[in-house]
Parts: sequence; structure tokens; C-alpha cells
Amino acid sequence: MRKTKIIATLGPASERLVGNLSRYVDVFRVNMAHGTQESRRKYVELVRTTKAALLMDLPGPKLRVGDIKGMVKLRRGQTVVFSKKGEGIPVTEDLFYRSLKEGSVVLLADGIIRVRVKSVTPEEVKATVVDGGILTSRKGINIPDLKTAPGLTETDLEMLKEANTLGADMIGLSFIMSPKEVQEAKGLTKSFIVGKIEKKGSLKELEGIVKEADAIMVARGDLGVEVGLEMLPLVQEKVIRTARTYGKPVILATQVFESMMSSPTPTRAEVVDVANSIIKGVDAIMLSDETAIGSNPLRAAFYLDRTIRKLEKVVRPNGIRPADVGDAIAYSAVDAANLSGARAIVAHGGEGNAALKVAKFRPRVPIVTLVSQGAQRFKTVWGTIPVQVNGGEGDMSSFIDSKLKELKICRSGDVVIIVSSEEGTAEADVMKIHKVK
Ligand SMILES: Nc1ncnc2c1ncn2[C@@H]1O[C@H](COP(=O)(O)OP(=O)(O)O)[C@@H](O)[C@H]1O
Ligand SMILES: C=C(OP(=O)(O)O)C(=O)O
Repeated sequence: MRKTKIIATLGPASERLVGNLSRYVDVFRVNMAHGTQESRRKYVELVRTTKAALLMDLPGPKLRVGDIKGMVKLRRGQTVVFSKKGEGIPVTEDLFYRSLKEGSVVLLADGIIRVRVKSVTPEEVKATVVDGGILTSRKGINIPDLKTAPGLTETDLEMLKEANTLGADMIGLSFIMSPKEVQEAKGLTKSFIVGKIEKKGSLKELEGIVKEADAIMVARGDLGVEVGLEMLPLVQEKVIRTARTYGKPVILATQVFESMMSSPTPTRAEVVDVANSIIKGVDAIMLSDETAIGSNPLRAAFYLDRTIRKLEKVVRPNGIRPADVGDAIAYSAVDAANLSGARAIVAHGGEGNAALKVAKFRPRVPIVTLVSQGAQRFKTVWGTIPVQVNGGEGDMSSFIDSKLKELKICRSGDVVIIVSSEEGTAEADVMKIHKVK
């Protein structure tokens, strides 16, 4: 079983491949910054024909260029015009025109293109291209150090309703600055909230965001532009370490197998990045452009699945020390599984918290996670196999025995460790060494 989960972003290149992609993918991501209500609904229907979970990613206060026919090639030294209504590259947000002055630097398409502003009016910006490249519709605009208003935007609030109606298992919050946005979203949905770390400013509030969110994403596309590429390795390391310390699932995103947009195999550097991420202990790895607009989405997902499977045979995630009594049972369960040659750890109770606690200590065996609500939300958690229970299972131990046999994890006579939250605490409080009948 592959322990590190795979998330794939849907887009024009993959909409007809959802069934095939689901052989390699645990979670599909629909980026709500793109498409229409109708196209997103179609994507969700496609995801629902598979067993994969659904992550709907809200756009957040991100500036983007508008619709461009085909593409625009920007060359070094050329003058480029951005305009609200007239000729040029369309940008509708006032914030863009308000935030710039002569000499400001603007980055486009995750920093690939760089321009320096020559003049600004409330409706038009003229700039010189410093680093050229190809620009297509709805690509992101980064203005370094731009301060955005706190809280969820009106568009995010509308889209959060849309995501609820479409039954998203997880909702991504883009460009958050503090735990406040996470709290606000949690009051409006039962879905898991994935806090995307992609603003320099959000790093000051990292611990608070990690504590509040259900999962964290290292959104390296924008984060790389915000902190500068040279700082990205350190920042990535800090985000992963903080999430793991608090036992929160952490997703590594962007340019994972970027070269596979056009090439049949990943580069050495990309495979080494995946290996390092497994060692650092990320829960999930996400494909973006590779599956949304790449030339061979299926091959990118196949290669990531294969790379992780092969690597997991030879590398293990770094260990985490237990922090307090809340960790005690889960930590002991992992020890007990090693000592007893158990085939699995079964975690139930605490609305999945028992499983999260066990996952924190990265056991060698699968974590069968019994949850009464929203089992799909756990598809992003390292090493888990979520199973939905409804309270009508009767004798829990015989239910567990038959489930483990059905999942082909155990045979009669095998040992498993069962961890549960029987005292109703948020964490696991009971551990049992159980022989499957
Ligand atoms: N739902 C969609 N509909 C149409 N195109 C999409 C969709 N999702 C993604 N794309 C395309 O795939 C690209 C990569 O996806 P992603 O990394 O999620 O977007 P971005 O980097 O723009 O935030 C996008 O820039 C866009 O061109
Ligand atoms: C995942 C990211 O965000 P998005 O694709 O939504 O811009 C990123 O910036 O790395």
C-alpha cells in the first residue's frame, strides 16, 4: 500500500481521464479560480464516479489576468499594457492599479514573467518586460509584499457555498494571512479546511494557522514568488515541521513533476524532491499543471504513484517525538505494532482524531480509520485507509475482523492494534492488542 497520498488537479487536459487517473489518485482538486459553475459541477460529477475524495480550492484574494485569446508572448525589453477596459492584457481588479507605482515590479504566472512598471493611471498600467515568457488566461499576478484585506473575500464566501452544495470533502483556503480566515470558514462548513501557506505574512502566524486548520498545504507556486526561490527550501521545511509537530496533514504542492508537462519522464531533480519530501514526512503530494493542462496527465500520475511506491520501500519518514499525554496511546500503539508484528492499526473515535494521532508517528503498517462522518476527508492523511461507519455495525470487534479481511489486510490469527477514544476525549485513550478471528 502506498502511504503518501496523491492529489491531482483537474483541468481541460484531464477531464476525460478521471476514471483512469483514479487508479493513481486519492484526491481530485478542483481549482475554483477557473472555469464556470457549470464546468465545476461537471468536474465534481466526474469525481463522484470514482472512489477519490474531492478538494475544492477557493481562489482567495489573488490577482489574476483576465481572459486572453490563445496566448501572449512577452519578450524582454518590450512594453506591455495592462488595462481595465481598453486594449492590452485585461486586469479588472482596482487593487492592481491602486497598488502600483513607477518602478514597481510585477510577477506573472508564478513568477516566470517579470515586468517593471513605467506608468500608472486608475485604468491602465504600462510596463517593460524584464523576463519574458508566455502568458495565458487567468494566470496569477504577484505584487511582492502586497497587503490584502483580512478575512474571506465575497467571492470566497459565495464559492464556499457552492463547494458545500457540491459536497466537497475538503475546502482549500488560498492566500490566508492568519487563523481568522480558517475559523471563519470552519463556521460555514463541515468539510476539512486546508490552509494554503503561500503568503510571506502568513508565516508569522504559521503556528496559529496550523492549530486551527484541518490540513496545511505548502503552496510553492505563490510561496516561491513571495519569499524568493532561494528561501523556499527553508520555508517549506518549517511548514512541514510545524504541521507534523501538531499532527496535521501536510500537502506538498506545485512543480512536483513540472517537466512532465511535456516530457515522458520526470527529471532527476524532481524525483529527488519527491524522495526528500517522503523523508520529511509529507502526507500528500499534489499535481497541478501536470494533470490540469499537461500533455500527458495519466503518465504524470502513473509516474508519481510509481516513484512514491518504489521510494517507500527504501526510505522512511523522519520520526516525531511524542509531545504530551495526548500522544501517549498513539505512540505506544506504533511501538506495539512493531513488537507484535501487527498487520494494521485500527483507529476509531474522536471523529478521526485517534487516526490523526497514530498517523503522526508514521507506523509501518496501514492505519484503518473508522469514522462516523466524512470518512473521505481522511484520504489526504498519510497511511490511512478511511472506512465509514454508521453506528449500526453491532459488535465492533467482529466488524473490524471482517472489514480487515475484506480489505485483504489480515487473515484469521493475525494481530492488529486497535486504538480508540472511549472516554470521549479528543485523542486516543484506549489501546488493545487484538487477534483477528
Ligand atoms: N477548472 C479549470 N478549468 C479550466 N482550466 C483550469 C481549471 N483548473 C486549472 N486549470 C488550468 O490549469 C492551470 C494549472 O492549475 P492550477 O495550478 O490549479 O492553477 P493556478 O496556478 O492558475 O492557480 C491553470 O492556470 C489553468 O490554466
Ligand atoms: C497550489 C498553489 O496555489 P494555486 O494553484 O491555487 O494558485 C500554489 O500557489 O502553489
